Amino acid sequence: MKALYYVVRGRCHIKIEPMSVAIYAMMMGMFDATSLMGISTTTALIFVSVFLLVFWILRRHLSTRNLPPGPWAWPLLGNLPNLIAAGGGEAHEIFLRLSKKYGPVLRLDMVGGKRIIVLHGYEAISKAFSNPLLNDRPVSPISQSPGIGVITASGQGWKTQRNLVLRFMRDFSIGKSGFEGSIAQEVNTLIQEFKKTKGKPVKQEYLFCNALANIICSVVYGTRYDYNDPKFKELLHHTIRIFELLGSGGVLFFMPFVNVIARFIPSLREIIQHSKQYNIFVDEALLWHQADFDPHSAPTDFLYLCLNSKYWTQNKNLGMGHMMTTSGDLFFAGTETTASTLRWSLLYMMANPEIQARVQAEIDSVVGRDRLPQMSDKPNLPYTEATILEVQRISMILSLGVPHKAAEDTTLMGYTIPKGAILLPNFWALGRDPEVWHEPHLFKPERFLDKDGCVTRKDEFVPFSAGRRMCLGEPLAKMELFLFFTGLLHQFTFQRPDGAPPISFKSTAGFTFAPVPYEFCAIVRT
Ligand code: HEM
Repeated sequence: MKALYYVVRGRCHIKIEPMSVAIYAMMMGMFDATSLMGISTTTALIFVSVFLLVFWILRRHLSTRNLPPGPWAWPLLGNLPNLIAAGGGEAHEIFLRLSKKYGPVLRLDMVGGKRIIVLHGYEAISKAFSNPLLNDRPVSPISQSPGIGVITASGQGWKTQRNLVLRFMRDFSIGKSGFEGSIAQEVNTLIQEFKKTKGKPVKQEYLFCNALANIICSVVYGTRYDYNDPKFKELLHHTIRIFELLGSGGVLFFMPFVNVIARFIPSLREIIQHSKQYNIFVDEALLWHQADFDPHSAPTDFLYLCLNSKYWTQNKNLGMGHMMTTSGDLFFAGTETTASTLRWSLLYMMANPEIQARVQAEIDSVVGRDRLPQMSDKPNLPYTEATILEVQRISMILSLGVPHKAAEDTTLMGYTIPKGAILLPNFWALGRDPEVWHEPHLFKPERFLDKDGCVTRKDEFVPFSAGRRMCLGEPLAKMELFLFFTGLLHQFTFQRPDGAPPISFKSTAGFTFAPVPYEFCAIVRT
């Protein structure tokens, strides 16, 4: 056996574990024995299969010492049978049920053995995301992007890209007072679109996306689009479909053997098609920027900034492919997230007309009827701000966050998190944790007000995540949410149309926890 070990190693120049060689040798020996002892090949194969299974289980057991607890994983199938047996519901609901049995740091094995760690509760999430070794990202093998953008980058490449984006946001005042006018322009356009509906029932899930996408497009690609522009409509369709198809946490993208099975799974095929179409849009934008690029002028949008070599040629972690992907990341991250939150906000206003009326009364008393609300009004609109925060808490649109990956073996709350494990924070469960929020299933803006009526937030309120990788667009998103929500409630009262189905809080169960499209009437306020 020893001789065989050296022969194999010597010839092939590959490292073969002595244990694997032992199995090989045993198999060889056994097959010799079958011929000698007259055992049938079928019996021998059954014996080998059982032996390999026992070996697999033992190896798996030894490598799982001190891992976070989770249900026993089946060979090859991992915890798929447990997830199916855990009862219906969306992924975040199933994970929450399992965490009640196994604890806040829950281990699950995917088909093929990839490890997923689902984090429950503020302690687990904040401790994990403040650990630099748990801040990498998985990259899907079927990603169609020309490079690795800021959302999926890891290590030094991520730091460089994040700094570049932060610098871009600072230079363009994005999310600061100097940017308010750009958002106000889109708020006005959206108000005019709503007025066109003349109070009749509409089911316009794209309207918010139009407005939010225009804000990002104007700073990233230097252009805004008419809502009826067919190219723009197509772009939004690709974006929304990708979000819907990816599933919460983007889990579909990280399925084992995804590159092999992608062509057989319609939703994966569709994601690839939409991503390719999106890339065509970015390529075209790049071409027209290259055509009139002037290296001596200050960049007026993100693409010009990318073309300006002084920002990136000195740095090996940046390159056009990566930066183009980052431009797309900003578009994706900055459109559907805020748009879905605003769509939830209208739904909750329709479901709670007394809260809607109280928000409108507060806005009217502070702003009056002659102008739209501005950011400077925010400190005087605590109930309105509390209502927006409550929408974010209860809808928690990134229910399983954006997946993180362990860069190295590390520890979390006493457990070993192995290198390569994917970490999913269950933000949905945190937003509805009865230990943190009284009657979490109820929509109650007052929970964000202290006894003096001032806005107050708990540490556990983390819709933008926590730690070093938290949302880059938080200041922009907060400004957008405030200006759109207050502008619309200043101008309209939102109602469920007569005869429409009862209000449902069901989500599309996509990457964002977006509401299922619903009908509403926007009644102009006088
Ligand atoms: C209501 C709106 C939004 C919510 C709730 C939200 C939430 C989040 C969350 C939970 C993450 C994951 C953080 C982590 O991995 O730990 C994230 C990442 C990110 N968000 Fe947002 N986001 C919103 C809007 C925006 C906007 C408007 C932009 C602007 C362009 C943006 C840009 C990004 C980027 C670039 C990342 C990746 C950061 C990184 O990997 O370093 N987000 N966001």
